[in-house]
Amino acid sequence: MRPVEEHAAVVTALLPPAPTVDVPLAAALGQVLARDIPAPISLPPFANSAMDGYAVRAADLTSFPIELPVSQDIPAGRQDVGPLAPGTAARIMTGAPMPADADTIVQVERTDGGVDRVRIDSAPPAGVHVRTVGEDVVAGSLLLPAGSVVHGPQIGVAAAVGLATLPVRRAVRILVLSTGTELVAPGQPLGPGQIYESNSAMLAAAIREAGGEPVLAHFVSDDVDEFSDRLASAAAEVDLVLTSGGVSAGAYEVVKDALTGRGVEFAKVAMQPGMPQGAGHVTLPDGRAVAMVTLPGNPVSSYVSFEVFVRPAIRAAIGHPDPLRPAVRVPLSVGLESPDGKRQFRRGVLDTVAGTVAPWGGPGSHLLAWLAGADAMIVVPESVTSLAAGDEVEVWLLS
Ligand SMILES: Nc1nc2c(c(=O)[nH]1)N[C@H]1C(S)=C(S)[C@@H](COP(=O)(O)OP(=O)(O)OC[C@H]3O[C@@H](n4cnc5c(N)ncnc54)[C@H](O)[C@@H]3O)O[C@H]1N2
Ligand code: MOO
Repeated sequence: MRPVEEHAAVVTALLPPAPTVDVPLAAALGQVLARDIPAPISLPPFANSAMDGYAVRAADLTSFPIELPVSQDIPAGRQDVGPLAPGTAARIMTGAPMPADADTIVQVERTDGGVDRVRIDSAPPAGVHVRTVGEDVVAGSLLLPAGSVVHGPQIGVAAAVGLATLPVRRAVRILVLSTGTELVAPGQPLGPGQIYESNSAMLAAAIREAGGEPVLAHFVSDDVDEFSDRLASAAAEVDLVLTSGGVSAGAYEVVKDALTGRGVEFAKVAMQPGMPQGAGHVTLPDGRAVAMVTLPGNPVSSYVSFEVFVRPAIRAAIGHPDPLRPAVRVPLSVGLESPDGKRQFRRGVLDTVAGTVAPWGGPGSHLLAWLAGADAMIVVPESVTSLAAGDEVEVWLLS
């Protein structure tokens, strides 16, 4: 059987680094910055008041209380602010430009709030409520480094320096194509022997969460011609085709039957679930080669295979700083058994108070509801067949 790492390397090699695109700020959410972003302006761009109150010179506050004439009124956004005349105060609002020659902001609470004249009862030291130019960001300095993942604060600071777009790695586009004559779309009536198709919706969601862009082709029956036709028509403009089902050992293995000898290598990988896998480049009838990963159809096998092979490949292609799930080592709260010679990926639930993990449901690859209730993946090495409560295991954090 093929080792897990060997198949992972084959899948990762299918996705080259994604090209750089400039996208509007909102579309950059969750993407990875492709270049260093220097600051085009300083923040704050001009010295301004941090409080509603009065701008004065500290040197004019010779005793308290003191009354000064109000020589200017400066709301935020005022563009014609003149220097502060000696022996006067300027009424000023939060975010409004400091008048030249003023060095002190007296909050309105320390005054009588006068409009023409103001009585000042006390004052903070000079500079305390003044926001200086470049205190946050200096023009020309590194604002956001390449490789940063764009969340709300990164979008916020980009907007604050006036950027309307950001250069990010384009999301990897992945066509999701499920196979199975027994499949019915959710929302439709279910006949005898039929099941609802769940892999394409689940994989599309996982692709989006990983930073990719799913393209849904829904599903096709176990018919080689139908599968080949759908593949030829739907594979345009995608970076990868991801199929589920039709790759094991029986008859009617549509993916295996359609793609054997066309560039996809099918292998048994030493893992459970997720043993039957395939990956490679398929040449379409028009001569284009398209990268393909063929996942097994059992829903938990499909999802675990995605986690182990496809998610890291997507994140590596978009330059994500953390292609792998964060992992911890914690003791099991209950023991478990594992097949010899296969790396077992068991669904688990972490107890963050006790610092332990428990297997969640059995190892069966049809137990989708148990997967939905898990928040962790327990990784049991190939050589380990039995673990007891208290034994330490590697655990991937899924949420
Ligand atoms: N004789 C053998 N039989 C099987 C072997 C084997 O080595 N020898 N391997 C088993 C393992 S392990 C797996 S995993 C599965 C993989 O089978 P396929 O990839 O060919 O998948 P299917 O047969 O098409 O489906 C398996 C299972 O999953 C359900 N399914 C499929 N697609 C979907 C979907 N889109 N949404 C929901 N459920 C789906 C399908 O109905 C089957 O129950 O093979 C074992 N057999
Ligand atoms: O490998 Mo299969 O994935 O056991 O169910």
